[in-house]
Amino acid sequence: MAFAANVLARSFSTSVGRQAAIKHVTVIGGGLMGSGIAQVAAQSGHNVTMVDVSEEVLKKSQANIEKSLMRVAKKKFADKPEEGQTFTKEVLSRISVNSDPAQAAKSADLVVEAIVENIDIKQKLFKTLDENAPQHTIFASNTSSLPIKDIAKATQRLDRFGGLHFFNPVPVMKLVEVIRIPETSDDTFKSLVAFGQAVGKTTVECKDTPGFVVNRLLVPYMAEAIRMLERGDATAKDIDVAMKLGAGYPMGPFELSDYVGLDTMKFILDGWSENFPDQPLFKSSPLLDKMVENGKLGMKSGEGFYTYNKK
Ligand SMILES: CCCCCCCCCCCCCC(=O)CC(=O)SCCNC(=O)CCNC(=O)[C@H](O)C(C)(C)COP(=O)(O)OP(=O)(O)OC[C@H]1O[C@@H](n2cnc3c(N)ncnc32)[C@H](O)[C@@H]1OP(=O)(O)O
Ligand SMILES: NC(=O)C1=CN([C@@H]2O[C@H](COP(=O)(O)OP(=O)(O)OC[C@H]3O[C@@H](n4cnc5c(N)ncnc54)[C@H](O)[C@@H]3O)[C@@H](O)[C@H]2O)C=CC1
Repeated sequence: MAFAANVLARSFSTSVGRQAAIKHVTVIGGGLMGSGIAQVAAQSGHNVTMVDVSEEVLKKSQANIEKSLMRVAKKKFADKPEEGQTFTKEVLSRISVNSDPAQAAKSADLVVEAIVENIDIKQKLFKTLDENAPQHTIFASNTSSLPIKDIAKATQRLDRFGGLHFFNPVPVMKLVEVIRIPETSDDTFKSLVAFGQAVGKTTVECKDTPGFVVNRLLVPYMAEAIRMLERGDATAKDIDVAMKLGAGYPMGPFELSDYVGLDTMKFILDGWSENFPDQPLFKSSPLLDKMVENGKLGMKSGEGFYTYNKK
């Protein structure tokens, strides 16, 4: 038995031997996804720097992380509330905030980018990160829909670049898609998979194809939902009820849109309409455009397809 355990331990250390140990994670973008990624990384013992251009966002995100940790602690330490409080404090103490990506990159073993879904802004950020991060630092993007290769080309480290696509809400959703481009080294890929597993997620390997796995199927479904609404086939409420009760989905497409953020949805749909110019399903949506123009961004702004109490 002891022999078998030793062999297992040795073969594990051999298989991960040349991978960089990821201890310090810098998460760029402190919004919906970045704050969730920062939380699960800190929860699993990593030191985390969370970066955003907006100090206000950073403050709000720290408060949201604390609330989310309290929900986790309530379950994890149901009978021991003091231990739950200690857990929350300890996790929070591992997260520091910064508004300067260049400075925050200097101490990172892994940078996970979760900023707005815009290729020019992402490329500009990665160029700066590449100029400032140590040689060994691995870069990953959490993009929903942009090709990883287009983001990576702003850097000189294609072998240390990949995609880590988390799902919203990050503390709850159990999947991470790990995306490799042809240049991603095996060591980098293994490090990204190991990181996904270390933060408690199941990982699946994806090629750098539009939408990877989940969004390749989810985007057409969501796009068809908005076309149904635009055609007046059914109300948003009825479509949501139908998909929840008829297909067993936890949220209907319009509840999910409000949850994801309508600005992010618009970025994704507009990107797909450029990628698939002959596909009418992905043409930009006048309804979505109007809602975003009017600041109706879903839960984060207090109004989208539904209205919410602003916290
Ligand atoms: C129509 C527009 C068309 C435009 C076209 C463009 C299309 C583009 C689409 C692509 C979008 C791409 C986004 C992306 O890249 C990928 C994604 O992330 S897709 C989103 C995936 N997520 C989902 O599908 C979420 C589905 N919803 C759910 O699973 C549940 O509703 C949810 C867990 C969110 C809430 O559950 P609910 O039961 O309703 O509420 P509770 O409050 O009771 O929570 C349940 C359970 O979970 C715990 N919990 C919830 N949130 C958190 C949190 N933030 N932190 C910690 N814990 C949390 C809560 O405590 C409960 O735990 P219990 O143990 O059950 O008490
Ligand atoms: N919302 C969702 O459900 C999901 C989104 N994604 C992807 O994750 C990324 C982030 O999405 P969200 O968190 O929803 O967006 P968000 O809008 O909540 O947060 C984005 C944050 O990035 C910040 N930011 C913008 N430019 C920056 C820069 N140059 N440097 C530092 N911070 C900057 C903004 O201030 C904002 O706080 C996008 O690529 C999106 O496609 C992936 C999975 C799910």
